[in-house]
Amino acid sequence: MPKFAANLSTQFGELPFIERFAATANAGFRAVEFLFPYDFPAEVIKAELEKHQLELVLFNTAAGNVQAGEWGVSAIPGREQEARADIDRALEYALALNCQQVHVMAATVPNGADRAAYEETFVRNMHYAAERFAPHGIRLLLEALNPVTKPNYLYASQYQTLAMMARIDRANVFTQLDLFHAQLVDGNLTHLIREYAGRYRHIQIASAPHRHEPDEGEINYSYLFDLLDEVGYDGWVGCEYIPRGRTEAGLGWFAPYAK
Ligand SMILES: O=C(O)C(=O)[C@@H](O)CO
Ligand SMILES: [Mg+2]
Repeated sequence: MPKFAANLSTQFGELPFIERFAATANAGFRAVEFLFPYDFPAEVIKAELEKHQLELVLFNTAAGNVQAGEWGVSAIPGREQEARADIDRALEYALALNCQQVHVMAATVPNGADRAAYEETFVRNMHYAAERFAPHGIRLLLEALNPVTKPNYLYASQYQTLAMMARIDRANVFTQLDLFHAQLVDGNLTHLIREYAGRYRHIQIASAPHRHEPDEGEINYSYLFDLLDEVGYDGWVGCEYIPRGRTEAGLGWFAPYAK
């Protein structure tokens, strides 16, 4: 049976961030993920995790200037110092919060920019990150984002992140298989789950095309949850969906899996 982590950036949005930990535990989750911890001192988040006996399973490196269209700086040529400072800061939080995985945000690539230079910059920064995180046994993840939700991100297809993972070629670098993005771009989710088991070390779910609870739309999640068991996936499944209404009202699908 898959292990589900609540996503505190998309679920429980009706509450202030810090109050979402209690709501998550009350709803029966044992783990959480979220976009960024950086607005809070690590001790504040750590206290919530401990108080509610929750494990933190994933967060991201910083996004850069989101208002200007950025979504990560690790692939931007000329921003290496900032990218590496973000990587170092993510490591500090991961250690303080005992988190075993960090998603390294690549970047959006402006139209007309030199794509090869972005890729080369990303590979170099990922080598730096892999070396920094390896002694602590923390995994680094790459995630493909569909171009409707996140236009111009460095990679949109699972096959691009798998190729990038191979190019980076470090033992602690894997992909993060977000099945919502994968369905919009690649389809054939059964093939992705079966064929690439072991290369993705984190899964995220949402319905497609509307990114709501995994109980509607074109993806048959109960089939995929069984398939994840069949291929021996033992990582976490992050609930990165936007609830249709209040979060708890949409948790019927989760009832059989609650702690
Ligand atoms: O957008 C997603 O999907 C994510 O998982 C974010 O954490 C990064 O874009
Ligand atoms: Mg995702």
